[in-house]
Amino acid sequence: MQTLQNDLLLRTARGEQTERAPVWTMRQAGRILPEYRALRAKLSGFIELVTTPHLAAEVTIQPVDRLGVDAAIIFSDILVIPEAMGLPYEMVEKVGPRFPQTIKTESDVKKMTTDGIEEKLSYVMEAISITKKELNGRVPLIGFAGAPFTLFCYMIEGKGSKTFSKPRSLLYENPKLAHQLLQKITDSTIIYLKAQIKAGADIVQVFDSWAGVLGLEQYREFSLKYTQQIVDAIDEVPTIVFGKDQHAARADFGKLNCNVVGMDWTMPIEESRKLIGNDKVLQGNLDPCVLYGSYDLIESETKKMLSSFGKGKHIANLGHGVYPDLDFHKVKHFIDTVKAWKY
Ligand SMILES: Cc1c2[nH]c(c1CCC(=O)O)Cc1[nH]c(c(CCC(=O)O)c1C)Cc1[nH]c(c(CCC(=O)O)c1C)Cc1[nH]c(c(C)c1CCC(=O)O)C2
Repeated sequence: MQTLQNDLLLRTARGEQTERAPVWTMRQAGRILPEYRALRAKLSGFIELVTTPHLAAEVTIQPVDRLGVDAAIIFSDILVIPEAMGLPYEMVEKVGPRFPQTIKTESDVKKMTTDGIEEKLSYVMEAISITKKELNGRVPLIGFAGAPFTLFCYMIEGKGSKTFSKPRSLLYENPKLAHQLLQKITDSTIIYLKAQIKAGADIVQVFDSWAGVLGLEQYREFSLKYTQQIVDAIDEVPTIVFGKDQHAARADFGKLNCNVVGMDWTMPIEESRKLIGNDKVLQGNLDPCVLYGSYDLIESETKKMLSSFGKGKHIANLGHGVYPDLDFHKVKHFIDTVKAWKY
């Protein structure tokens, strides 16, 4: 195994006391960097970039060079799992993901397969191996997957939505079918994350981006139960669980078998620490909109956040991904502020 020159993220994630909070930003690869846009413009689309390992590796490393983050996150998408299970996606320019077919019936769920996941997603594992080689130990590499419930939302709705009424209706109309699909997604995700780890991922994050559309009871039954299976299955590397907008389940996140709990900016820091408990490392949670403000504002809000979390058991991040129209200089200012902060 390669030794890392900067293993701050991994030490912090394991709960060790470190010299400062590590910092990275969700969705740091792609979106904001001019060199990403230049490369992207030469290609047929997003999917070509995701499925071409040396290009995915190049884009993964760009924010390490340009922003000085303490970790890289592999350039891919959460939707590669539905595709490998038999439900292909498209990425519509300026609109987002679309599934030409969606899951409606029992026979649709039957058609979803957990076979050959590792082979079908070998392009991701290859991108991870190339990235690890090219990073040459500069920073750790984060692997990731969507939480089963978030993928379930896309597979049934077929696209992004404010309400996700189709997947949420199915939870009431046919909970048994919902559970069958969620279990298949979970099984595929465990295989996939283990393959990412084998290929070189040093830590993995589970993104439950649509966690907030469910009430607590349903969240426990249709999401947490499956995320729990995933984190229980992974003991090779530290794990991060990010359930966006899911305030009611914060105490539950504290009991999950993961190392790190992600927080969005709507979750008050002191209150969340009390609910989640002292065992977990917390990740987050600056409002990405702070980065539209002045350099002074970015600095003062970042310092306020750091002092609220306090020293130790904190990975600095935004409360969600960087927005595409943010100026990367300002994102860098956030990162520089974290790196210079003295407790
Ligand atoms: C919900 C979700 C998706 N994908 C992802 C999530 C969970 C995180 C979150 O909540 O933001 C995760 C994701 N998607 C992408 C990454 C790459 C690594 C990173 O920098 O974090 C990661 C971690 C690349 C991408 N995924 C996508 C792009 C933009 C595509 C392009 O360049 O045209 C990138 C860089 C496309 C995508 N993919 C998805 C959407 C809704 C969209 C369209 C809008 C957008 O997010 O830009 C689904």
